[in-house]
Amino acid sequence: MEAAVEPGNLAGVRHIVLVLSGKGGVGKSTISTELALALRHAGKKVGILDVDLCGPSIPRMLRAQGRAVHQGDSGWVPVFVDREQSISLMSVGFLLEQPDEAVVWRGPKKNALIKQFVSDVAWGQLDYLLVDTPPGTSDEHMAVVDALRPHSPLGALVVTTPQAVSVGDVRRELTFCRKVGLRVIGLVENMSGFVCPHCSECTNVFSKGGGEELARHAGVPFLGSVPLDPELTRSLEDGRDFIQDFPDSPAFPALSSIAQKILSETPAGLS
Ligand SMILES: Nc1ncnc2c1ncn2[C@@H]1O[C@H](COP(=O)(O)OP(=O)(O)OP(=O)(O)O)[C@@H](O)[C@H]1O
Ligand code: SF4
Repeated sequence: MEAAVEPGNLAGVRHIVLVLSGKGGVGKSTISTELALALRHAGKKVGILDVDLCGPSIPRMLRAQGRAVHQGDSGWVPVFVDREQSISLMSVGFLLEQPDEAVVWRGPKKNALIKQFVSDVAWGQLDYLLVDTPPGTSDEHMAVVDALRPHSPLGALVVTTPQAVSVGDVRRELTFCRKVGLRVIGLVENMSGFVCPHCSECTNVFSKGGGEELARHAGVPFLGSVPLDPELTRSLEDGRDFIQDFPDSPAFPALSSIAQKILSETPAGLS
């Protein structure tokens, strides 16, 4: 097991939430981004650490692509994505020359970068630090968990889709959490049904409800189902604030309710 880093720059962080998924493309970065926005609208200060070295997409989703991070006196200074400076972001994407480039470093170099990300970013005071991890359960996940473990309370949010439940990816993710002693704050089922924009009828493109049943079976809280929502896709592509701009869209109530449940599962914020 790798040596843990000193608390230093994480000392002012109240809660750390690792966002995990069994496989890519299930909406982990989407959920991280929307939760950050929802928590911000609930008056919280939020940081996002994007260690998805395979495809760092959060800078694009928050319209922060191309922004520069620089070294301050106490470490890397994250990018503030809003005028009020309520959301700060550190992403491996800021260090790549081309925004769509994938990091192809081998294990030890990746793990060293992750450790540096955890120890060297000057987050200041935060209610929540959301950590967007790569898909699956790899050495990189162990590096993140080992580096963050001294900074409790640390918990995991597991994102899945109805199909992933049936192929067992999410079960492996829950087993990983159990093995490394990570508290599961809850499970979210994403892309769960399509709400027709004309008649609001919900069509379950894939089977629905598996996530909830799995959560019950695994003894972890089920936080909610987020439907496939074209307005959410568009808002992410344009880097807009979905929570502020689309309160009538199908995914809004689910995302707001998940944020509320996270707030009640992790009390004692800064504000
Ligand atoms: N509920 C949803 N409704 C509509 N579009 C969605 C929804 N969730 C995610 N998407 C879209 O699906 C795509 C994949 O989402 P995202 O990048 O968040 O997945 P991911 O799990 O982080 O992938 P990876 O781990 O491979 O980076 C994105 O284009 C996003 O806009
Ligand atoms: S759900 Fe109803 S309104 Fe929507 S496309 Fe189908 S038939 Fe038309």
